[in-house]
Amino acid sequence: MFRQPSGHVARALTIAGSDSGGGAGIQADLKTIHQFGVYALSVVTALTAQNTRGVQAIYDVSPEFVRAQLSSVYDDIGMDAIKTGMLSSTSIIREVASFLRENVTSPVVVDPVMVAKGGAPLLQSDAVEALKHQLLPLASIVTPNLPEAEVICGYPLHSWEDCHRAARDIASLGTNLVVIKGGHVPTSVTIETNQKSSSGLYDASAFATDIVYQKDTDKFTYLVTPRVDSQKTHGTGCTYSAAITALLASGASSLASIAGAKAFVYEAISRARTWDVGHGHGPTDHSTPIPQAYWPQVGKFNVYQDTEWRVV
Ligand SMILES: Nc1ncnc2c1ncn2[C@@H]1O[C@H](COP(=O)(O)OP(=O)(O)O)[C@@H](O)[C@H]1O
Ligand SMILES: Cc1ncc(COP(=O)(O)O)c(N)n1
Repeated sequence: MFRQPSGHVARALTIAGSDSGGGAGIQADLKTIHQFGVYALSVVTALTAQNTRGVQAIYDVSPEFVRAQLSSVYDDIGMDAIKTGMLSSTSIIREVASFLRENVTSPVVVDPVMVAKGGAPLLQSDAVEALKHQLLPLASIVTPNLPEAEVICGYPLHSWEDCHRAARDIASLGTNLVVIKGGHVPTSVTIETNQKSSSGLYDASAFATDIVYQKDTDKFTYLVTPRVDSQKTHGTGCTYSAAITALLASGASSLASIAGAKAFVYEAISRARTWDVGHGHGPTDHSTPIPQAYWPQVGKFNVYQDTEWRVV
């Protein structure tokens, strides 16, 4: 287990829903955090009967029992970083937010989970306001995918410029760092950039590009890997935010944590191409090794800072 400079074992808490299929939610988070050598704690907000084909049923845990779990882990064990995933309802968000506000000083990564890959809603539609105004102000890092960013902002994202505007708008709700994830590419767009090959053109559909916005510096950083041609992407967002949280708990900086997590999720998707778990959208491979280079430095992919990109 990874130890903090102070000598104690690094601890990360996930507050999320259970995925019986083991590829997303609490199960993905525990596997990922453990893989990073960090001690993993969990507070379950909802049970889903789920597999790689879809979500068959959802059963919410009561807000009181969510608080009881939070108190149990906080009072005895404590945590160096926290992530939230599926929170399901306004009342659970309120309970989690009030607990974090009253007790917690560790960094909080909010993955604003709304819809499963197969289309099942994982957040009730009337809970979006509570997410925006109660939880996001407590977040250090928020990691929406494109559809989630659209719901939070209330307008569609068609271009790079739209994503920049959305990142600034989401940051204005309270958090310093916004990561707009690039798993869902809206259209096949071509990007012109001064960072690319001789032609200067960059085919965005061939890459999975995450846009990181830092409010305190008003800077954008782009994390770019090749896009893996695979349907086995169930739980990618959960795995990504759990990896960020594990790295934060180990003492890495926010940007190094996001970059290390990006490298990990890319490898986890790549390795899963050759396995056969389930008959639908299979999970990623959480047993992906963590090369030393992932932490605390950036691994084998491209990071572009302060780059002018334009859709052409
Ligand atoms: N096919 C893919 N190839 C490479 N990276 C991917 C692919 N799909 C998703 N990712 C990456 O996985 C992470 C999670 O993104 P995304 O799938 O958009 O989240 P979510 O699961 O919340 O919808 C991001 O870093 C994204 O760039
Ligand atoms: C319990 C739970 N939490 C989150 C997700 C999102 O997963 P995905 O990354 O596939 O969108 C999920 N399918 N189930």
